[in-house]
Amino acid sequence: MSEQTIRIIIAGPRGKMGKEAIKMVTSTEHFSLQAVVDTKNAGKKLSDLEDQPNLDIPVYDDMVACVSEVEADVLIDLTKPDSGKKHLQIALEYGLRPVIGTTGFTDQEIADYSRTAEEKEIGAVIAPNFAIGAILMMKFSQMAAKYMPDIEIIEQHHDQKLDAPSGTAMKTAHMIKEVRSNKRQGHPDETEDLQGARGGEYDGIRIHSVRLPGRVAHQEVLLGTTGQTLSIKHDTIDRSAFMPGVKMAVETVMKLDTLVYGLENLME
Ligand SMILES: NC(=O)c1ccc[n+]([C@@H]2O[C@H](COP(=O)([O-])OP(=O)(O)OC[C@H]3O[C@@H](n4cnc5c(N)ncnc54)[C@H](O)[C@@H]3O)[C@@H](O)[C@H]2O)c1
Ligand SMILES: O=C(O)C1=N[C@H](C(=O)O)CCC1
Repeated sequence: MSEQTIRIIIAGPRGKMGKEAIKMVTSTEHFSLQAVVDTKNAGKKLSDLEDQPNLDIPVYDDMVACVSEVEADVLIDLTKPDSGKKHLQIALEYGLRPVIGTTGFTDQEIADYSRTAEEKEIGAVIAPNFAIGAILMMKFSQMAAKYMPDIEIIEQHHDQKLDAPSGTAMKTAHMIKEVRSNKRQGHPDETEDLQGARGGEYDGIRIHSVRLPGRVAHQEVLLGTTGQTLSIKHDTIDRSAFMPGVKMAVETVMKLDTLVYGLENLME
């Protein structure tokens, strides 16, 4: 029996991730790209945009107009923090299942959107990182944190990234918080003579964000205890690494009736 076709809208088609997602969706047999939502180019076709396949797919510059006119099952959002939140809300209101790769969500926002998805009994995924290696890095860090609770996270990204810390660093800290009691790290009398020198603090964990041209997405979790340290590190060197995770999230969101935060919750 052939798989049911999943009809998809992508927001952010001219972006680094949006371009990869268009390639993945249009080359997946049971996915159908129905429309894209951009910040401009309304009324044009996907084929009118630079570096895009020669496809007669409509371009919108307004999410409400798009979801009102186009029949779709899933919205993939790869835009920027403020738009990602707006698009997630619109998708839930209009009965589309959102798969949100856009980062920059606070704990409170995730809790609020989860409640909305639950009330509406609609599947949704917020995935701060779609790369399988990154998910494993987070899971391994969570395992290790139980035994080595002194932890610092160093994440590195390209210098066009808008949000800090990264969604992955925050997700890692959330996962560690599940297994580790709040712990103040470092010397009780330590001072910060240069503001920010000790990084951001979440539940006692220090998070340091590096932004440099030439980087893609990287994270190292450092755990220390008497006489030893453990480093758990992941490097993304090409954005194609994210696409199997996006594909899996699109397929799985069709079977959900609530919001799932993090791809690790969809993996067996
Ligand atoms: N979850 C993951 O695995 C993962 C991986 C990489 C990037 N990201 C996140 O995905 C987002 C996009 O990353 P990127 O590297 O592609 O960024 P990018 O800057 O290359 O692309 C973002 C695109 O979104 C467009 N955009 C902005 N506002 C929009 C709106 N309101 N409607 C439609 N389009 C809009 C911009 O014009 C741009 O083309 C970021 O939040 C980033 O942190 C997540
Ligand atoms: O390029 C980005 O921006 C990325 N953001 C994610 C994050 O904030 O964790 C994941 C990897 C790439």
